[in-house]
Amino acid sequence: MTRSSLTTPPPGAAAPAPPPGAPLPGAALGSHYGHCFGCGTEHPTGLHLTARTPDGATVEAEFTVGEAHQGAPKLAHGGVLAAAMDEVIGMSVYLFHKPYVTGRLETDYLLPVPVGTTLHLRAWCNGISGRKAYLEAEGRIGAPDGPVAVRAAALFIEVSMEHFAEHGDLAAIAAEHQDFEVNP
Ligand SMILES: CCCCCCCCCCCCCCCC(=O)SCCNC(=O)CCNC(=O)[C@H](O)C(C)(C)COP(=O)(O)OP(=O)(O)OC[C@H]1O[C@@H](n2cnc3c(N)ncnc32)[C@H](O)[C@@H]1OP(=O)(O)O
Repeated sequence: MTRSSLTTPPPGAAAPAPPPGAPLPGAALGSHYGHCFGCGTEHPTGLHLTARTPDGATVEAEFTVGEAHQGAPKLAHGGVLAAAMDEVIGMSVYLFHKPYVTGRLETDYLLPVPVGTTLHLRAWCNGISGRKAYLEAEGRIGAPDGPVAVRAAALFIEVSMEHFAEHGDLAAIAAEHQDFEVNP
């Protein structure tokens, strides 16, 4: 992965152990919001990612490129592929049970991805330092060990729940997340 210093964890930054109550290895993660473009089941043209964690620390998901996701004819749009990376990375940091948002997302495109392709996505955390989480993801064509089409490195920033209340609609998210501690 070609990455900048901004998405490279500083020396000593390590991924924390999953907190108590984190999804157990093998658990399905579900959608965090029905209208989310990445994972929402109610979004008409979204990515409809279905995700699970094999080990409580990383996330695996599949995304099948549809007609609504084209850039060039019959090929996935690069921005849509970046959105898939953003989403699966967001799910992996959400395993730590704290709210984070994307600060920076860097993407390498290695292969074109035709419509109809199922991309096998995987994301993991390389380290956390203060409010900053350093994360990585890859998308492989056709199978979990297929050729790598996309790689991404990201910096996510921990925010308070006020971030969603001030700028968005916290109640709408919270209604789907009764398990999430809004005032920890
Ligand atoms: C009920 C429960 C629901 C919970 C929720 C569920 C979610 C379940 C999973 C969701 C999965 C979604 C997957 C998609 C995730 C998105 O798409 S999130 C949407 C896209 N992102 C955004 O909208 C973020 C917009 N940006 C912002 O709001 C603000 O810039 C930020 C990122 C919060 C930072 O602002 P701030 O809090 O004032 O912090 P600030 O002091 O500026 O920065 C803190 C540190 O980060 C660094 N930093 C900040 N931005 C950057 C940057 N772009 N590049 C490099 N460094 C940066 C700063 O330099 C600073 O470093 P230090 O000085 O500490 O060394």
